[in-house]
Amino acid sequence: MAATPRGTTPVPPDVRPRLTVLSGPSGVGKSTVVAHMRKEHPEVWLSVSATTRRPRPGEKHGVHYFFVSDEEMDKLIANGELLEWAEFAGNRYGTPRDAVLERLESGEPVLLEIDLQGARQVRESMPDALLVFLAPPSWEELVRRLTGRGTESPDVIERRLEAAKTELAAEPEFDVTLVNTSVEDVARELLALTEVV
Ligand SMILES: Nc1nc2c(ncn2[C@@H]2O[C@H](COP(=O)(O)OP(=O)(O)O)[C@@H](O)[C@H]2O)c(=O)[nH]1
Ligand SMILES: Nc1ncnc2c1ncn2[C@@H]1O[C@H](COP(=O)(O)OP(=O)(O)O)[C@@H](O)[C@H]1O
Repeated sequence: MAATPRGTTPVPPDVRPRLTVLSGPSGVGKSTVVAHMRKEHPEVWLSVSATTRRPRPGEKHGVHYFFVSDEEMDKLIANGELLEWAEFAGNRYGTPRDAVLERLESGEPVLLEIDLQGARQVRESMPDALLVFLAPPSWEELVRRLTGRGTESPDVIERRLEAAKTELAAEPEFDVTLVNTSVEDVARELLALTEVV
């Protein structure tokens, strides 16, 4: 049997990797779930978005986001370098197109963690993508998580909760809903969804 590089899992021949989009309101636990999944399955490639938002403490350029200026974001958009982009709570966010297409062509499962507007654009441009909605167990728990994370000011939290109402109402547009009660359970379910049998 051919040797498998350390840290990667062989993909069975009847399993085809695909593009999976994970969306859900700010604070629902998207980053937590994805980090948990990728710790054990680094073969699932997560797109690194460009954003005009300021880095939070501990966030690294090129790892969590490409932190860009307004002018740089203008150029990325004008040059058609983004697969999709959107303005969310006062900042712009976008997915670099070439990196995603290269990974899909090389046969790796690709995961995008993007907002509702971005998910809608991907549905249009890549209809084969699987759209997954991460929902909170309750509205109160969402508020608790977003507030408890302690990374945003009260007015930014307010803007994000306002956006969350629209996002929760759009849940039926998605192919699958996962309720984030247990990080471990959701990470396992999400991993299973990144591969098409
Ligand atoms: N459309 C789009 N949304 C993105 C992108 N990257 C991140 N987002 C979304 O932007 C929103 C805000 O992200 P962020 O400021 O990191 O806050 P957090 O998701 O609450 O940690 C979230 O819904 C992200 O999923 C992107 O490339 N495109
Ligand atoms: N299943 C869960 N149960 C309890 N707390 C959670 C759960 N998932 C995430 N959290 C917490 O909720 C907060 C927001 O999670 P985060 O991953 O930053 O959300 P998002 O990326 O969707 O904005 C964090 O403090 C995180 O530790």
